[in-house]
Amino acid sequence: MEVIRLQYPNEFKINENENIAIALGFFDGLHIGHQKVINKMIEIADKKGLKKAVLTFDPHPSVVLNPKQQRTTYITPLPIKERILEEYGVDYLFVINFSSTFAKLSPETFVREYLIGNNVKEVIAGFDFSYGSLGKGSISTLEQYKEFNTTSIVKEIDHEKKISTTRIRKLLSEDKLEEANRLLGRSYGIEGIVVQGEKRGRTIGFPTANIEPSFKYFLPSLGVYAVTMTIGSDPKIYKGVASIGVKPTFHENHKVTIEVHIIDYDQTIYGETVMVYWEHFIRHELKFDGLDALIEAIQDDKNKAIELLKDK
Ligand SMILES: Cc1cc2nc3c(=O)[nH]c(=O)nc-3n(C[C@H](O)[C@H](O)[C@H](O)COP(=O)(O)O)c2cc1C
Ligand SMILES: Nc1ncnc2c1ncn2[C@@H]1O[C@H](COP(=O)(O)OP(=O)(O)OP(=O)(O)O)[C@@H](O)[C@H]1O
Repeated sequence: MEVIRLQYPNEFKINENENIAIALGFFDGLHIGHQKVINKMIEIADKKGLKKAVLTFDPHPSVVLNPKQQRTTYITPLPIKERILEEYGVDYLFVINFSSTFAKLSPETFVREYLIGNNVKEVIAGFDFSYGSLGKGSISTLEQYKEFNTTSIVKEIDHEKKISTTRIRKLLSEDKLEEANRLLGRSYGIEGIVVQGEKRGRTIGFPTANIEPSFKYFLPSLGVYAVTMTIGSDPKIYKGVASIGVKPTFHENHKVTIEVHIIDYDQTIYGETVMVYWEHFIRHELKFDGLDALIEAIQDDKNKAIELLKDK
């Protein structure tokens, strides 16, 4: 897959012999709704012999359009989005820099510069896709162009409500991890590097790998989770019990840290890149009255994680 970063004005020119089918949207999370849009693009491209493309933006449009509610964390940060789309067999990922100048473009200019100008013959987007200044462009404005066909994807719902990135973020922040995973169509994964912690874990009988996320991820709510994990390029899936928290038992104002106690594992893995898959929420983070109570709670968490992960 070729990743092509675009600006406004657009200076990129696609090879003139290549015609393109393109899926449009931000696609954070690549959830089940997004998967419908991308799979339809792939189906149409295969049928018509076109190149497969996805057009997304960076950063999230809210950074420019809604400064009070900027979205600066992601479920699938751009490098992860690239990885997943590559696995889908996408040929081109266009990433438009969402600048204030770009945000002011009329819907007509957007279509001319980035779609017609790039030999797009098939456009695929969800029913509620909007584009151009003030979001005035929509599926029905796209349908007016003769240069390409437009296919609209019907609303993918779950319990009568649209599946959306916003909804998944809300679920993750409300301890509803399993529901978020269901809407994602996979377990939420966070990639990070193992860094040095306070080294207390080992002394209390639960050594932990402290994970520094590699990108700006949206974190699930503070608490304890059953997780699975891969280490480096080793395909083995490890099981663990993880905490996302500020360690209130020991600190007043600590930054949020992620730590994983890997079950039946005793190796030093500082500096390794790991992928932590968040499988089940176990409990909220608590301030314990001393070490013994904390140790007892972590032992109980570990037992729960082993039980929850027994089929993994
Ligand atoms: C499964 C698990 C649950 C935890 N729960 C809590 C908790 O509820 N409250 C708390 O203050 N710390 C909690 N911790 C964090 C411990 O305080 C932390 O692992 C210990 O202080 C070691 O930290 P270190 O690895 O930075 O040395 C938890 C850790 C794990 C692995
Ligand atoms: N549930 C869904 N069913 C069908 N199409 C969808 C669905 N969710 C998103 N899409 C489409 O996928 C593309 C990417 O959408 P977008 O990135 O806005 O996702 P979203 O989940 O709606 O995000 P947000 O919650 O941030 O609005 C758009 O074309 C959009 O219309």
